[in-house]
Amino acid sequence: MITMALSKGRQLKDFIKYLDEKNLTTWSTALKSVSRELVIETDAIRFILVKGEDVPVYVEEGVADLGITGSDVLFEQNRQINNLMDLPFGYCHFAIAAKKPKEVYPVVATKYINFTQNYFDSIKQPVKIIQLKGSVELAATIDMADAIMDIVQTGTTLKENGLSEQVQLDEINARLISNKHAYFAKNDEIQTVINQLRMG
Ligand SMILES: Nc1ncnc2c1ncn2[C@@H]1O[C@H](COP(=O)(O)OP(=O)(O)OP(=O)(O)O)[C@@H](O)[C@H]1O
Ligand SMILES: O=P(O)(O)OC[C@H]1O[C@H](OP(=O)(O)OP(=O)(O)O)[C@H](O)[C@@H]1O
Repeated sequence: MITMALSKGRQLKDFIKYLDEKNLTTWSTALKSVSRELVIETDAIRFILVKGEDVPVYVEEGVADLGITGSDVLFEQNRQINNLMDLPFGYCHFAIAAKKPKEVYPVVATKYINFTQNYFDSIKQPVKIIQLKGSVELAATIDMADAIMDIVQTGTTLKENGLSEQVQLDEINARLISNKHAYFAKNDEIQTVINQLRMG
């Protein structure tokens, strides 16, 4: 039996849609029936439902053999896991956004403090980072920060809050990851899951 960690939010909906497209209906039906339970047992996979940014934690610890999370989370955390496969959903990108373009952005609000620090180090600009957990746009809208570092998909959230993209950075999409030890110890089962996810 394989244990796979999934995030509970928008990525779960995208994953269910993907499973339906691949006719993997045993798994999609089981996931569609979820209300508040956090463990869902199916024929070959036990799914556990966690917060997106916690998916790599469960996988690195080895209580989940596999996991699906956004590459933004992997950029931020630098975990000891295997990155196995790109999945064709969860497309968005990192961006710096502000009310207006400026020469420098000395104060930046973000959920992604490591990614942001690495970026400003790479361009050799000092930065004060304010860490937030969500609604990051607000920080620039009400001038707590000069800019935000966040993920952008349609750009609607930026537009509706009077911000625009100033610097477009790395592309993001969903990834299948595995525990390093499980990748060898359960390689046959993991390859079977990968093949099913690829071909349906
Ligand atoms: N606007 C967006 N468009 C596309 N993908 C996004 C967007 N916002 C976030 N994502 C991707 O989805 C991931 C978050 O997935 P999800 O919403 O399932 O996580 P969660 O933390 O479990 O959710 P919740 O916050 O609702 O509990 C992010 O890490 C990113 O890769
Ligand atoms: O470009 P858009 O299509 O508007 O999407 C981008 C928004 O989506 C994410 O927020 P999320 O919905 O996860 O809410 P959050 O503010 O709680 O992080 C992200 O942090 C942006 O706010």
